[in-house]
Amino acid sequence: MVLASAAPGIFSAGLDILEMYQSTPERCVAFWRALQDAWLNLYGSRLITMAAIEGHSPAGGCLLAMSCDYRVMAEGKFQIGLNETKLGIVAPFWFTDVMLNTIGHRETEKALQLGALYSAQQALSIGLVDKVVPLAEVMPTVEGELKNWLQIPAAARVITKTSMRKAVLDRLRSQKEKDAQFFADFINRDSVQKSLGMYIASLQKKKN
Ligand SMILES: CCCCC/C=C\CCCC/C=C/C(=O)SCCNC(=O)CCNC(=O)[C@H](O)C(C)(C)COP(=O)(O)OP(=O)(O)OC[C@H]1O[C@@H](n2cnc3c(N)ncnc32)[C@H](O)[C@@H]1OP(=O)(O)O
Repeated sequence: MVLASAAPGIFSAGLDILEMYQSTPERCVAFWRALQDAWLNLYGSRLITMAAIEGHSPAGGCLLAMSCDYRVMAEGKFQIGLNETKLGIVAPFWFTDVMLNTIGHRETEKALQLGALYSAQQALSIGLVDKVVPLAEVMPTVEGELKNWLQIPAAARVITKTSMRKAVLDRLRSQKEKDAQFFADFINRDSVQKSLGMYIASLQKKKN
């Protein structure tokens, strides 16, 4: 399975910030449950999963990419990373766990505290992506890599993937409702809503 985007220049802009702003607790819980289930399915997928990152990939977009087995990113102006702290929010533990599994403890600690967004070359240097190529070569590179992975006996690959990812998946599975409730409570704090409001305004201002 290849994750790619139809939006030029944006692999994924992350979670819909407007869903987290001035929403109701019930809607926030439903929103979070949908995200949890999508991620559990992706990270726990038995399929070979590859990200064709042909544009920006902040926050939830970075989570999607990191949750794949292999990442190819376009060189140039695009950025990738978990930038939550810059929005005044905090990357949930399962976002953090996936990043830890991808780039290790030291790089994750720096990346998360700073809310760092990396260029493709920087992402390559810390192991956040596996390959950087010109934009037009992203999809052909992914397809070529996929052919390599498809040559591995499927049962052996799936058992290996499942065992490598089980602890992280089980950690969320065991506390889904608590995590959803925590998200709804956290996101509706006055200080967090204020930060999100300012961030949304800054996105709109950038456009004008
Ligand atoms: C203690 C533990 C606590 C646990 C739980 C607590 C907290 C929860 C944490 C939740 C985790 C959050 C994850 C996320 O994914 S948050 C979203 C982060 N995303 C971003 O920061 C990206 C913001 N967008 C951009 O930087 C840029 O839009 C861009 C993706 C680089 C693309 O730039 P460009 O091509 O120049 O497009 P525009 O900026 O003009 O954007 C076009 C329109 O799209 C709107 N937009 C963009 N991103 C989002 C988004 N994520 N959500 C909603 N809307 C978005 C943008 O405002 C423009 O709208 P307009 O056309 O109506 O003006």
